[in-house]
Amino acid sequence: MAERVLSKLSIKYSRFLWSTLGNLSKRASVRQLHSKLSDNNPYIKVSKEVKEALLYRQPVVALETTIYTHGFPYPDNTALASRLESIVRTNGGIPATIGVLNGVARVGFSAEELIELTASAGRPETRKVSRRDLPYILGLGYAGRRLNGGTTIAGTMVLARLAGIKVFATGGLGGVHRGGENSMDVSADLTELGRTNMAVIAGGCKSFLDIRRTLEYLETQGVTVGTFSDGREGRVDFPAFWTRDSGNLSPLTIKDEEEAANIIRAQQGAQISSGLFFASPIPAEYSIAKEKIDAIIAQAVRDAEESGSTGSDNTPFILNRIRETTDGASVVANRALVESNVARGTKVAVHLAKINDDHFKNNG
Ligand SMILES: O=c1[nH]cc([C@@H]2O[C@H](COP(=O)(O)O)[C@@H](O)[C@H]2O)c(=O)[nH]1
Repeated sequence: MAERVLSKLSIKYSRFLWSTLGNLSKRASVRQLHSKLSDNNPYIKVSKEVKEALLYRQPVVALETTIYTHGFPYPDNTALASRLESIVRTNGGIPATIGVLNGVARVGFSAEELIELTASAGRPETRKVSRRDLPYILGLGYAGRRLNGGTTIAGTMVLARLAGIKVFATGGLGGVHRGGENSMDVSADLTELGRTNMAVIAGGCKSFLDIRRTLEYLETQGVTVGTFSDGREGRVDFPAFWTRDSGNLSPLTIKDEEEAANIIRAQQGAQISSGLFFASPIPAEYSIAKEKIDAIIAQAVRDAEESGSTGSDNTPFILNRIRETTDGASVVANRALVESNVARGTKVAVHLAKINDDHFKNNG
């Protein structure tokens, strides 16, 4: 009898010991990750809240900032930035807004810092920062020329990965521009998804891009692409931001947030280093009819061509034209979509944290 009790106790004790050791080693690895970045790194600052959330395996959701510096005007962008952070919190996550403030990359902003960044939107010295722009803006910052920058999906992914964040929610993905087969104007978002292990949840991409070629390019890059079915039967379209139907079938259909989290977990468990993209269609009540938005976009694309706007200026130019033509209706839909993506992305992150926790408890 005493033996049995002792043996039970020893099993319990060793489980406890292993799980404690496991937790400590996990924390140590996150600490190690941060030690490269935080105190000693003059280029990237991770906020205390985000660091602690990662340490305790809480569901952290990355948020980008090009949407504020080059998408929405001030002060609407400030309101949106704070609203998106509170949507993450009310859905059980910790927001990690990512961008460049005064020449230093930030993972996690305070409310005051967020106001400072969003208030600088539209100024020429406030940059749109993709992967290629990071060394430039951070190098100048270190040397004393302290610019602000809104990070694109690609730029945000680079910084989020360094901090150890796995889930990122935003509005719309960059893509292959129309005529991209000649101009080679392909967003660095797509190559970033090919090389960075992170799940991005967004509303697909706007149809002023070439969606068919964008999906081809993502396939070449080895990116897992799925679209939430939202109760629809069979295969669904990859969404075109303002409208649920793009005329292009999504490579995969995802049932719900839990299924998405299981796919992310498998990606991590199998150590596959490329990214995942989960498209979340615009809520039906905000969806603009495909024909209507197609005509508006066609005109905006013609205007962009005439004005000679290319490269990284192309997306902001077209978005601005669409806003003018729709009398702001596109902005209302845009906001509703981003909010719904962020809520959904947080639910994915919450499921992922739970799956990871269960896995950790069972396997140490
Ligand atoms: O519907 C949108 N698409 C894209 C963007 C932003 O533009 C970037 C892509 O720009 P480019 O095509 O220059 O890579 C995206 O990562 C995102 O930050 C946006 O604000 N809204």
